[in-house]
Amino acid sequence: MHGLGNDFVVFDCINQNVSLNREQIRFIADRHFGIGCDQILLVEKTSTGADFFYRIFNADGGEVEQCGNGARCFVRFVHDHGLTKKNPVRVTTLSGEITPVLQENGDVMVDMGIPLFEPERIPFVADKQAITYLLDVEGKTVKISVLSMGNPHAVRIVENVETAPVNSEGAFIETHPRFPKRVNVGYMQIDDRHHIRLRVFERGAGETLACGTGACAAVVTGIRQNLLDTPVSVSTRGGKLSVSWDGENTPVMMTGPAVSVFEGEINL
Ligand SMILES: N[C@@H](CCC[C@H](N)C(=O)O)C(=O)O
Repeated sequence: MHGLGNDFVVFDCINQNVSLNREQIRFIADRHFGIGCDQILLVEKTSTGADFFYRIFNADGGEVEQCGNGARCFVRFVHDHGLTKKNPVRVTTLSGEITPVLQENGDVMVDMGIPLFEPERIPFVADKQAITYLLDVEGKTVKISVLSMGNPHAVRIVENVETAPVNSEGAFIETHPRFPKRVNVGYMQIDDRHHIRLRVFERGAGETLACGTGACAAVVTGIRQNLLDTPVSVSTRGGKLSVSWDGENTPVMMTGPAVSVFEGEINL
């Protein structure tokens, strides 16, 4: 499946027993020797009171807390496979519960929860909470915003997203010692108060064609700095998402497509 080209291998772990080790995850995600994807999603039962639990693994094998494009694909998957007729669907991830809604036009709207800014909750090493921080990156200082959308994000505003150092600097920031759990790194170009362009170097996957939580993090960053107004259209290399946020202590709403490409079996 994919959400704007951010691609997933999704497993039904309700009708079959699936347990994958790190090596198998990396093999499935390998674009040359396996199937190829940015993330692997496992759709499971839950006893938390939600309808499902879904687990998210990056291509490098690491399990992570949240995935925006994955959340949209998840709801399409459970509907297309007859696993539920409910709409909205309550689903728990490692970062808590979210509620994707399948819309009549096929797009999915997801309440992605309330963004967190306290450095220790991201986690990010800082003396005190601020709107922006200065980070030492390979001998220069860059200005970033940091926040959690369930998973950690750093967002940098750039003049031109096409020439931004996404793969070089992004890889460096991903493993910067001030991010103890590593970080997803977004580069945002602001076109006007309702339009941005975004590229994201994802933790554990490298640059992807789109990142849903990255889009939410960028929009929140722009609104907090009074550079954007809700709703915001986010153009990624894989297509467009719509993100809205009404400010502190309110949830971020993200709307976009979710597409199934093919189904199959793999011998592990
Ligand atoms: N592609 C995702 C985010 C997947 C997880 C991320 N790489 C992380 O490590 O937190 C999205 O659409 O949000």
